[in-house]
Amino acid sequence: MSRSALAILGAGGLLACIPWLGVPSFYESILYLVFHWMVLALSWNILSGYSGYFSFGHGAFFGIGMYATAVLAGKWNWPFLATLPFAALLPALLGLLLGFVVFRVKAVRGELFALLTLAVTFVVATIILNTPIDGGPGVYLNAVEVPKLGPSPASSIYLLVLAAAVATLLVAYRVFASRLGTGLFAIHDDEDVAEVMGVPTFRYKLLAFALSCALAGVAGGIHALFVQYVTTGETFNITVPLTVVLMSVLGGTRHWAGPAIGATAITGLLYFFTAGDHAVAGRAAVGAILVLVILFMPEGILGTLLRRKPGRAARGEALIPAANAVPAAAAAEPAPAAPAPRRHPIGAPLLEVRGLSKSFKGVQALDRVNLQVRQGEILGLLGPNGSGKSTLINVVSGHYPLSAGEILFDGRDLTGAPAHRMAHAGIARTYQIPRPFAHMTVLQNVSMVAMFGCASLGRREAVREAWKWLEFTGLQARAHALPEDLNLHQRKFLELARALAARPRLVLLDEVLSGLTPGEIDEAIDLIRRIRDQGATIVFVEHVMRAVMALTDRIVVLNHGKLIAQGEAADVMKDAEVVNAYLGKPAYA
Ligand SMILES: Nc1ncnc2c1ncn2[C@@H]1O[C@H](COP(=O)(O)OP(=O)(O)OP(=O)(O)O)[C@@H](O)[C@H]1O
Repeated sequence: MSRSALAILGAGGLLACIPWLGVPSFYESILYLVFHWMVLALSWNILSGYSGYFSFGHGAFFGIGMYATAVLAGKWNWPFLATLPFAALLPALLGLLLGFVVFRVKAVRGELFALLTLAVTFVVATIILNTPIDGGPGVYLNAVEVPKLGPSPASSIYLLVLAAAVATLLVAYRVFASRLGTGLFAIHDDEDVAEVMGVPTFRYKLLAFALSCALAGVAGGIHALFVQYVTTGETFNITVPLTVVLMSVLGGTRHWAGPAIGATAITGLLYFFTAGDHAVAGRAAVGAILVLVILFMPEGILGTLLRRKPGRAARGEALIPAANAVPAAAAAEPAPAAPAPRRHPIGAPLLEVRGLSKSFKGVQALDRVNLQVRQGEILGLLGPNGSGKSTLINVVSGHYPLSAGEILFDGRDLTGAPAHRMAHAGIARTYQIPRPFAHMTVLQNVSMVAMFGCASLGRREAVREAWKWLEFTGLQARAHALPEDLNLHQRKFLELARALAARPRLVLLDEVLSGLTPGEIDEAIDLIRRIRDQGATIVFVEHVMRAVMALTDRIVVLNHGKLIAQGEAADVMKDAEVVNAYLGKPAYA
């Protein structure tokens, strides 16, 4: 068991002793509120903080949990503890249903998702209010027997919420430190790229949403017992979503413990500033403090503290915890094979596209392209601007769905497969304009691809693999930098390192040389040659002719989305149609 999990359990054990220490029950009530908000904020953060899908519907899921317990225990006389599984299950099912529809639609990201989840809260409230679930007068729970966990009913409810807080902290930590957490953080930074790098984004978002809703429902179930009287007006108002967002942002959404710190701080502040005779002034003071903290600590309290701390956490390394353990081991590992005098024989077709078409609202970017890429070859993909080269890479890597045609990879039909399946099958790519995950370090960017790509490595192994490719691309000194601190050359090489760390069978390189200086181009040509010499199959989109001539085995030329020529470079360059459409004058004749 990890140190964090032990610390959570240890703290939970100590706090569980409070009811037997003779502390006035008033303090138990305050602690109840701290842990109640902790469960809500932590559960919200699992989807919204980690993946960036800000939900304003947490009140709905919390409220469904509340009403599940209120109806089952208050109206139907079920024992309280028997209601809790339903308080978790019902909101989780609603979350799954909602996610199943919404997470498929690209347009519903960002603020639209927030508004949609807020709307769900009002729909749920209206249904509950106008059906026998509530019907108007609210539901009483004063006859419900409180399970005897502590010396008094109040202390038993305190112990219940403490158990829920400990469980939620453990879940938040486990998700954070798992593949699921890494995938969610990648979704947060760039969902489309995450999918192309092998993250099953739809499944991960659904899982995170269901977990988040279930935990909110448990908090609702316990809260119904605490308040003893449940009404729709008190339950489904904007307070819950606003408070949990504020708590999580204040504590720090990019760390599993951030929302717990935010919940403790805000509940504590509200109590100390509003308990006396000047409640209104106190609330204003709390508001002012929150505004100041958020202005000066945009990463939240925990995010700011960790960044100030030298070492691993400061570099955000907590996202991939094993990372720091590895440099020494990686240094001991041999770098990928040095340039060998080529070559692996060119083999059978690895990729075959048949009749591939892609249109964008009237623009025919690809028009019935037929193409084969053979095992071990470098295929140059050429053509004038706008001829469809990047679109071909985008379609073959699953970044865009195709409009018509077939994609066969190593004999498997991948037509219409989601991008993460393309990645698992062994297709990796770079982006013409680098698209690194902005909040991950260079090392994390590369190791997450080793985890999710074709290699599908475990966390430690993935970090070792990442060091290997950082060394290969000369980026090891920048391993702990954020992508924004790299120059274009380094960002392009980061794209390469990422693609290679997937251990792909086919690498699609989209203009890796564009924007580089002549010296950097020479370096990149050498690098690609070394990749080829290891037996990789490469499709290489490039305008830099000396690189095309130096590296490619065959070339294919596109024009207006159509394949107009293919063959050995020297022959194709003399083709009249290619000269006319692309070169303007014969080249390399
Ligand atoms: N997402 C998109 N939406 C609409 N049109 C697009 C989109 N992506 C590409 N296109 C259009 O498809 C055609 C092919 O574009 P593509 O980027 O594939 O060309 P390219 O050969 O890679 O060009 P370049 O060498 O300039 O990168 C262009 O007309 C382009 O405007």
